[in-house]
Amino acid sequence: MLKLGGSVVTDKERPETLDGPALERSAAAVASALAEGALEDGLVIVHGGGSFGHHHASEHGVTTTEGTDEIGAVTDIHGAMETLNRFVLSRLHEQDVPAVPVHPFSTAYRDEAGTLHLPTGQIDAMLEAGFVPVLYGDIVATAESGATIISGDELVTHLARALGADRVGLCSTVPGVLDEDGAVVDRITSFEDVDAILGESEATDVTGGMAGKVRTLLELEAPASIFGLESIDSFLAGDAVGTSIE
Ligand SMILES: Nc1ncnc2c1ncn2[C@@H]1O[C@H](COP(=O)(O)OP(=O)(O)OP(=O)(O)O)[C@@H](O)[C@H]1O
Ligand SMILES: C=C(C)CCOP(=O)(O)O
Repeated sequence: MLKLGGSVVTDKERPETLDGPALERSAAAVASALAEGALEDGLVIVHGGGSFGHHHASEHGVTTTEGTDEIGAVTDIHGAMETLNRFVLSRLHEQDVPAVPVHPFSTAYRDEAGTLHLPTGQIDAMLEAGFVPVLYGDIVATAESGATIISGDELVTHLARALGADRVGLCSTVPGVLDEDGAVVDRITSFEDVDAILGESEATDVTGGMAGKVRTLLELEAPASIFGLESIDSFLAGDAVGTSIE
């Protein structure tokens, strides 16, 4: 599983603005890894919302817990994420990566307890066919709340469990989780280890930023890491990179 953070693929400070060079760098790294046979068991990509999803979600006051039943909010948020997904797919196709879209708004929902339901049989079939499924943080119908945001990080955790992922990597704009001196923390085994150093995202973010990431990944059985774009080739090659969350 590879998550491309929204802060990587977009300029999170400017609404609906891609970070073209970072997106191309990410696509090239995936293409190289596929060509070198480093991903024989398959690859699932999830990308974040960046300045597409977070911008519109913030404008409409929608978060992972604050829902909406306004069709304008749903179409603005999902529409922006579909647009970003098309840009991500096109960059992957330019590198001959057989990427295919899986749209969370149409395939997932939350129940009354807020539990995410997302079938993965179609993803298994896509992987068997040699495709690279690409999902993304989105808005999903939510029992008794209209629709709420699903973060890419939550999707990664759900999919890693359902698909039995060997490894999970979250690529962001920082080289890992940083301590108070700005050094990369090698390993995190409990949230209390780093609670004090986890701040907010620098830009608009409605899904919990780095603290949300660490909390989500700690729930995983599979080995997970948070790393910067400069380490994406090493992660895809199977090397230890950035901060390991265990
Ligand atoms: N201790 C920390 N170490 C590293 N980054 C931190 C820390 N505390 C807060 N941050 C912030 O968290 C940000 C990364 O979280 P963010 O959610 O923005 O990433 P992302 O996954 O790329 O975005 P998105 O949620 O849109 O996919 C960093 O850019 C940094 O500003
Ligand atoms: C805000 C939206 C729609 C997506 C949030 O996903 P994330 O950027 O992975 O947290």
